[in-house]
Amino acid sequence: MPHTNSQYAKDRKVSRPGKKPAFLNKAKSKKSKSSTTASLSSAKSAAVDSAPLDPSIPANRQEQTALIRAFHAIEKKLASPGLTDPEERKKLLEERERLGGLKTYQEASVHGGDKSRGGESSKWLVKQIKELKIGLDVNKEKETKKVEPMILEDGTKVWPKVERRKLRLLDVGAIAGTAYAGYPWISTTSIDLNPQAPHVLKYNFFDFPVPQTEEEKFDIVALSLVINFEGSLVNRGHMLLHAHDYLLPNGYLYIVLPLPCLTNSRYLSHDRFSSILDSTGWDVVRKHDSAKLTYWLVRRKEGDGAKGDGKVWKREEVRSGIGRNNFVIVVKPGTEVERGVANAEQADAEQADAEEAKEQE
Ligand SMILES: C[S@@+](CC[C@H](N)C(=O)[O-])C[C@H]1O[C@@H](n2cnc3c(N)ncnc32)[C@H](O)[C@@H]1O
Repeated sequence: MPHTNSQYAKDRKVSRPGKKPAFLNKAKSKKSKSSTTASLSSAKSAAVDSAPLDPSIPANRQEQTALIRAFHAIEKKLASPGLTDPEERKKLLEERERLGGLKTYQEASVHGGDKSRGGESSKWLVKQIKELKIGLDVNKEKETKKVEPMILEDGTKVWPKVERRKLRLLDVGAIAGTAYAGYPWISTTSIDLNPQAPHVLKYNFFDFPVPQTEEEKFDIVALSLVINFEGSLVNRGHMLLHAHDYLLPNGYLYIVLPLPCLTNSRYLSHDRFSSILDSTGWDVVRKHDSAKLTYWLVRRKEGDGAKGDGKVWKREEVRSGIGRNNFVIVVKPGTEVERGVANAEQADAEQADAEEAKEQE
């Protein structure tokens, strides 16, 4: 199942023109919620025109933003338990197709990793891996083992080649699986709900087979801009718990979130996120905030805390005031993963608030 994707490094350079992702673009002027709605409805009205929109990513920044918002709105409605009318569902699916389908949305997200925002989120992780020498302990073990030469008839000694083990990384939400393509010493297994390249496996993280042996386990699980993509608030917490199953005892979880999820949420701050991580069995090793994103590298706790303390984390206000977003991670250990039951109304409001907060930054 694991594979390295270094052969895709070339494609990656070709397929990543210097475009900034719409969702990271700074708005020139402060936009009100009504203008947000206006751009959404203009994208939507374009969507219901009889002719399909060009499925390529729009060059214009405002159009990109409107497109991404329209996709978000449609996805949330489709996931709503309140959506029982088959006609309404059909209409939403048609709207999504006319906007170019999920593929177009993901292509827009793929462009999020380009040079204009300082490289993909993989860049920060790779720096930490090198500094912390992650994965090298396994190699060290091998290297200290006594290696005996084979002695040929003529007395020549032939030394066996000691293979260095590659660092094993599970990239969840990998889209086109390009993030770690430029690092041949990393063996990346890439999964996505909607893969955009043949080497990316089509899997929901929650259904991806759990490795049974140490050899199959990973050094790192990456959830870069995936937790905030998850519509179910409880599943966001489940992602933190579920990641343990794929990792070696000292394995790492890498999380990237849009910065406003922690700096401008009513329900989450850096401190509370740290506490949630601690409670779900993770020690924070490194963290960093860029202008738009927050990066966290956390390691599995040892001993009793290895899979968390079982505490429930509900929505609790950590800061008040207007102009906040509602991003939250709910943790309910021992409960089932939610399937297609996102609270669309809540998630819609949260999304709109988060978008607005991003634009105001
Ligand atoms: C915003 S993109 C992030 C892409 C990339 N990781 C990055 O950092 O730019 C989120 C991706 O996560 C995928 N995704 C969301 N939930 C997932 C899940 N439960 N299992 C697998 N992929 C998931 C989506 O399909 C989408 O392609």
